Amino acid sequence: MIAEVIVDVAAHPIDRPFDYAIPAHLQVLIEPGMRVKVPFGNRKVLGFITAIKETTEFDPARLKPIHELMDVVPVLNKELLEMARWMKEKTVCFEIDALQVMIPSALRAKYEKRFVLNAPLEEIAEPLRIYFEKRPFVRSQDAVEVYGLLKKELNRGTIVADTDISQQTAVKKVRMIHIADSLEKLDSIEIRANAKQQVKLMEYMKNRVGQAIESSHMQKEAGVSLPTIYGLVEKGAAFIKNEESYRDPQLLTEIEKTHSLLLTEAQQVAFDAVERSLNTPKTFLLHGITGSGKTEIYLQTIDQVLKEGKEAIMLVPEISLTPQMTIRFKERFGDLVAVLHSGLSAGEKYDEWRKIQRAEVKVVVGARSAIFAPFENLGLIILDEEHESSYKQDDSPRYHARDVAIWRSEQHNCPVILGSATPSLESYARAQKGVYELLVLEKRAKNQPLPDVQIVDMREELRNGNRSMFSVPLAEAIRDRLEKKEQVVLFLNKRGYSSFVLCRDCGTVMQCPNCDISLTYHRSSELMKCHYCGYDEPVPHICPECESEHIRFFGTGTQKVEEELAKLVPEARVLRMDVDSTRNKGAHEKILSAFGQGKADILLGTQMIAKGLDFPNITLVGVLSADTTLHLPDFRAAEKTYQLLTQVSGRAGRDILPGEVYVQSYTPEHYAITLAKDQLYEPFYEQEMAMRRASGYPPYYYVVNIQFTHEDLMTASGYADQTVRYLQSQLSQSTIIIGPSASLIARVNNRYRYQCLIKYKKEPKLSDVLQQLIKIYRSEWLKKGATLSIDMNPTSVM
Ligand SMILES: Nc1ncnc2c1ncn2[C@@H]1O[C@H](COP(=O)(O)OP(=O)(O)OP(=O)(O)O)[C@@H](O)[C@H]1O
Ligand SMILES: [Zn+2]
Repeated sequence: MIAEVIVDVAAHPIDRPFDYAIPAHLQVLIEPGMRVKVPFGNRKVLGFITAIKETTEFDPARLKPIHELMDVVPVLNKELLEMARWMKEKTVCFEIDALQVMIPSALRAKYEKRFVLNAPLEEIAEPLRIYFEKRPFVRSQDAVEVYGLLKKELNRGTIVADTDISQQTAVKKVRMIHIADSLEKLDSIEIRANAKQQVKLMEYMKNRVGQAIESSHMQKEAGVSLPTIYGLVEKGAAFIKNEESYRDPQLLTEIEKTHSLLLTEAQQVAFDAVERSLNTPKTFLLHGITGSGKTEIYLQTIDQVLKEGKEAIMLVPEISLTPQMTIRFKERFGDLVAVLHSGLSAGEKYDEWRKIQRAEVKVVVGARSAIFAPFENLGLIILDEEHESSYKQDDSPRYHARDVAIWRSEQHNCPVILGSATPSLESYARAQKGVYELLVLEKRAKNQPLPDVQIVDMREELRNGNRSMFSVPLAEAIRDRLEKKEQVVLFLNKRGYSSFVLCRDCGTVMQCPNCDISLTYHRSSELMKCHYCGYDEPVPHICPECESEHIRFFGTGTQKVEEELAKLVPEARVLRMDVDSTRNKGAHEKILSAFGQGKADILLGTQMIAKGLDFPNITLVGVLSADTTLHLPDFRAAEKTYQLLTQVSGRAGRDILPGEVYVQSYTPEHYAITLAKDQLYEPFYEQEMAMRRASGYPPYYYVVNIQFTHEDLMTASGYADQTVRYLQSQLSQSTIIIGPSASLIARVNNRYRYQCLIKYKKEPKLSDVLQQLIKIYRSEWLKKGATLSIDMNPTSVM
């Protein structure tokens, strides 16, 4: 028998499975979807079995055998194996990348360099022999002191260098103490009266006859040490067994079971539509304004799916949303929920994944990659905030979770719900065309009015002599809420905008020496840092160019706002939520739950706080600067700004208390801002579609972004040039090719970046042409130090 194996080798010009012989002892065990260790060149690498067959086009006698089987149960089922081939086509990635992204990182291979015996042990020099006596290999990191000797043996050929998969088990084992199952047995054990600890433990055990208790729990509960437990084990009071266990990502909040709410009329209409199609591969776009009760619809449709004995995937955009969402799901479905997001450790993720694989849970709530949950019997897939760009992975495989969801819905004959208050233009256009079914929630669930949004013209403020980052009306509103003991959310639109250092005499801005981008000032560490390559240096006190002392910070970071806020309202309790304050595990959740419990008056944050917050006491939202996303050189700039403003505004007045929003802007007349004021999605959609049509961008055209990087500027631009010419010769007349041009950030980590853009409506040859391009790259340009990335339907083209 022969196995087709996709190997974990990055830089091979050909992307196809390799044939390996299956050794006799593995023949009954082996199945497609299992991981194997296989020889490849002088290395041993991880591979995925994609098929098992009887014949091969190669000489069967010369096939290398599979070295080792790494799974007893396949980690990928038939559906996922097929999906990998589909993803390879669709996103122009390597099949191995697609396979790897579907499994938890704990199951991906980690490699180590080692030296392996290649001759009888006696031929090895004496001091080295003891290393090889224990194991047939020596890890290079374990052999630093004998490196010289190893080198000599290597030259003699008695040992060879090798790369192998390091054996790590991701399964957590715990020590379980199984207490004897009869009281008589325990009674018969003799303990000296002065062995106080043992007496105490025996008392404890007698109250728990026949139970199995984790040793650390037992130590804590009984108040004894491990040797005491061992002592009684020796006497036969219990036995020890190491057992597999799940890590338990603790939630800070108490989970109390909740029940379905009585749906509003509009919710009911949407619910019924989905329920009718529960066994149909159909995509719904649920367009519901903020606070309209979309989540309740998710919960109830999932409940319906569970009643039919099927499973559901609930995707949410990113970790900020997950704690609150998770809690709402756990409250409804209890232990049937697994959670997968980037805030978990690799081990925790692996545990959640196994619960799914073993069908111990029925619902997964998670970020993008949860779309690969290995459920066998899917009944529903939901993407909340479907317009979010985090659903698109920005390195290979560059898949969009929405596409994967729709693909899976076809395999499982189940519906997909895309939910959003501000759908992406692509999705809304599809709903207009009838490709998706549109469901609408026009009112808030508790009938609360939408918050009253005021746009503040910051140019006017400046003319009136207000140089602070808080406009007069916003500052007044903040003071007012503090008096009323209501809560405030302040949002700093930070993308592409951060604190930099500028010399007021010569105009020098501190730049990263490796990248074409300015350095960002970090107050906590007093360092200037590059957000692209990680370079840092101390904050200068005089200008490095002209030695002037008039060098100072510009721009507005959250820390700066916090300082200003302290001047404005010194009595206010402020919580800050940004990349810096949420670096530690569980920090998001801590900040949010503190705010929810009223432990602060003001929550100040970046993009992270724009979505999902549902706290009744928030009655004021301030957007400090609406413009920063608006002026990015990207076709989605207006769309992003509209979405962001709508989302943040939606945090106010979600309960009984009415909400008010102030949006500060230097371009208050822009349609993305004026239309977000009253959440007028339709008019925004119309106007933005007209812009897209005029400029030839999605959804009117499809876009592919191709980027080259190289240490040498001319080489990078040369490859991009060649590519453009190649594309022009191959693709149809109606297709537009833009570029090559330097990327917005033209140099990162000392590598120059060039890109070109393909815009097309119909291009049947595209896939073949791009595959051909990859082949050229892999066989020629890669060796010369270039990187190539192809991004189909990019979320941005910067
Ligand atoms: N049928 C209902 N009856 C009473 N309250 C409801 C109902 N549906 C939802 N709610 C409540 O209304 C509030 C808003 O609902 P939910 O969070 O589901 O809205 P959403 O559309 O998901 O919001 P967003 O997109 O703004 O995050 C919540 O506090 C929720 O408990
Ligand atoms: Zn840099």
